[in-house]
Amino acid sequence: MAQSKSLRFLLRLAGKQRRKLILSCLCSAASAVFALIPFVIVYRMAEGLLHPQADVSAVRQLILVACIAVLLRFALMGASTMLAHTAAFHVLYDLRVRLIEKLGKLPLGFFSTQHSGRLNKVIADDVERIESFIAHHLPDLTASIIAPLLTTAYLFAVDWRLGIAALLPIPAAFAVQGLMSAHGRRSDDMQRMHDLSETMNGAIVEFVHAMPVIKSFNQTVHSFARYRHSVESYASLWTQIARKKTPLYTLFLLLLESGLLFIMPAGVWLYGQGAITLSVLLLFLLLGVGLTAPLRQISTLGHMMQNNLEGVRRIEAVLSEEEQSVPTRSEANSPQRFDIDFRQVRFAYGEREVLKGIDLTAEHGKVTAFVGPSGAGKSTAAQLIARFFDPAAGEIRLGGFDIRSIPPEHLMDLLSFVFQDVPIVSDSVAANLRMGKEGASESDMIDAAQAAQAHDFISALPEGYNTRIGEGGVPLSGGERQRLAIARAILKNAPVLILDEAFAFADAENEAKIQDALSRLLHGKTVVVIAHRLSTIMDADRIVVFDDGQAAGIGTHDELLHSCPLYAGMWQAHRDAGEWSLEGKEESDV
Ligand SMILES: Nc1ncnc2c1ncn2[C@@H]1O[C@H](COP(=O)(O)OP(=O)(O)OP(=O)(O)O)[C@@H](O)[C@H]1O
Repeated sequence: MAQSKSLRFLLRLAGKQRRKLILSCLCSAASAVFALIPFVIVYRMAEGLLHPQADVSAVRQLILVACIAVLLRFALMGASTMLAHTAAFHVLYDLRVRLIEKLGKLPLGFFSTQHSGRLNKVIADDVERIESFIAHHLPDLTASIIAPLLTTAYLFAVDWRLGIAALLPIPAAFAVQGLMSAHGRRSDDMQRMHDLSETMNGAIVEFVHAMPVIKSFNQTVHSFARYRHSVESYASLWTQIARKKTPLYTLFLLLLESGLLFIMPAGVWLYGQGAITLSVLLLFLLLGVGLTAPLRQISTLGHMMQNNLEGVRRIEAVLSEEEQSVPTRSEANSPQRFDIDFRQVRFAYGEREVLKGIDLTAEHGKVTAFVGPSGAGKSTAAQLIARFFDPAAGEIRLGGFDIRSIPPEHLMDLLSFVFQDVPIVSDSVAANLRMGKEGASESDMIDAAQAAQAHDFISALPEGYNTRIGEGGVPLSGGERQRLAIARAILKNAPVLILDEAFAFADAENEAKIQDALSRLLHGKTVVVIAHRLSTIMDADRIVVFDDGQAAGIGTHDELLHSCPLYAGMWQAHRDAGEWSLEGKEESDV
């Protein structure tokens, strides 16, 4: 059922290149016809030469025809391959564009929850498999069907008795093939294999990322359990599949190859009876044995097809992921003020509810801090403002508009965020900064970098702002990446700024400098800041204390010290941790 749906999808995709594909299949079929001609000519030559009055000039003509047939066969094969590849290229191009467009419409959170290996496999491997279906399997399948049909018809025309002998093993081979296909359809082996392949891809990505940890803890490769298990499970599934399939497949091959066992005795007997000539026997020995080779190819293609269709199912699954609503921009959904209101916001990752009815307001022009124990839901709440996900219930308003009614690109224009994980693209420092504001002038860029305390380290890089960073470029420390992200956010100058642990890597001196610069630059903006070091947010206009997905307290630092036991406890712990001693003078002034 799922397979026939995937097959329809695949044919719909291929259907857009119908003309080229039909032509490719026709060329492939014609090439199968020309492949038969040399055999017919060998038969005719044998007939001619074995005749008492052999006509050698006629044989010469036959040789010429055979040469032309071979040339035409390969020319047609080439044309078929070229047409099929061109069609496949267009189909793949369309599919890749559709996938990329689709990914662009999915919530940003989709990419964090997805197994990194899954998307990688779908976009790279599964799409690539469609190429082999269109470019190779379709034309090959045509030739594999036409060739035995044509050969059988010809052999029957020459001698129907030997024709039957040549075909004897085929029904039995087909019965075994049917058993194999039925087993393949019933079992979920292909699905399991793709699942394991995704897990393995994901584990490899994770393994590479975790390499520094593995090395620093002196762990061997084998200690990375997820990677090892996924590779082992994949290998073991393959072994299981091979074990299950090998006996039937061997029987299938045996039956296919057994044509000679029937042709030889029947042929020799008929020849002995004078019922056939030597050239007919020769023809059957040449063609009858090869008759079954295309059938083996059909069986291999059938197996590949099952594998491909499972990949197609996964492509379809990505294409049918639920998209976020995308309203078009109008006066009616362009906020002029930038207060953020959470109204009874609920959100769950799968079954697990992590925001349980949050009500809060981050006022325009004020700094609102989210604090609370690890896992309380602070980052999730901040990410919902940028529509990484949409709430399961309740709404988030920006300047009075439900953020779902604001076009995503406009919402992104209004927000700047610096999250814990700083994405860096493989390009120059300047290009990374200008992602904040396309076409920003050099002096604006340098001002932003200076405010974020990033200018000095950028200037010290081998080519300054033109130094390549990211994959394959100069490596940056965690603190440097974060300062770059802060500079990018400053350059963007959006009315709403969300900082999630943006100073986690900064030392006390740099943090104070960045905060000082930000407090000047952020005047009049709505700022949401998440920080574990309470000393960094104690001056916030409003502090929201998160506890297990709920707002356990809202107020200023002083108010919360009296009204929220959780906050008072956190503050006490923060002071006890001794971190406050760095800021001791300021804090004692509060
Ligand atoms: N992408 C995700 N998929 C599934 N669960 C997630 C995801 N992100 C976070 N969680 C879970 O949701 C809960 C809330 O996480 P969140 O990051 O919002 O908390 P937090 O208060 O910001 O924590 P921290 O201070 O440690 O960053 C946690 O239990 C976390 O494990």
